[in-house]
Amino acid sequence: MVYIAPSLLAADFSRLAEEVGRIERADMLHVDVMDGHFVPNLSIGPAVVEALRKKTKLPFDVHLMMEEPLAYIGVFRQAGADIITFHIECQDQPQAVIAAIKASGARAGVAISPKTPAEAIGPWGEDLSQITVMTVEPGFGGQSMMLDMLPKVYKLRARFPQALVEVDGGVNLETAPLCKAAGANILVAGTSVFRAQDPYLEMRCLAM
Ligand SMILES: O=C(CO)[C@H](O)[C@H](O)COP(=O)(O)O
Repeated sequence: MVYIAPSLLAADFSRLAEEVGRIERADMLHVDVMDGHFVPNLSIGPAVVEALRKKTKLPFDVHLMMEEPLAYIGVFRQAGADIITFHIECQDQPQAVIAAIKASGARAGVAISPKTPAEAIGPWGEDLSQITVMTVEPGFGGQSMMLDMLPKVYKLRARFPQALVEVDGGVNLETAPLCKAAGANILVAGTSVFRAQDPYLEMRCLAM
């Protein structure tokens, strides 16, 4: 069983509610939050999450690409986040962030950028619901998947069987089977789903 998480980053921002309606049959909505520091881009804030929360029942998988995730956990949870993921690269105290996410009532995830080895996730990884393996350099949608990240997926799946392993970046009909073979449980797909003529068909084919 694999879950499909369309990434809002690839949606038409001038009509977000309608775009979310097109992917209503997905398993969750992936929301990329970028701070212009951790990544060289700015994207979506809590006001957008709150507005979309009123338009859909899809679980919100909020990916914080930011240097200060602790400061924003409460605000994104209140806006409607169900899963909150932070980046291991900007945290000396990942346990504290995980505890804060759990205390907020959300499920906790960690994301790991391409240059960071799987081993950066210590024994505290056992407290995670989700691990996001970045298969592109974070910051922009529409990039090609770095296939050499797939062994990381395999390794993390084996090491943390309680967590769902998510792949993020460059997922399409060609790369999805490879991700699934490596053990991925969640496929984040922005461009391939939102730019498809029929997003529902695209999601079904990605999941097959
Ligand atoms: O996290 C991201 C970029 O940092 C995006 O979620 C990711 O790139 C998905 O977009 P696409 O499917 O277009 O590659």
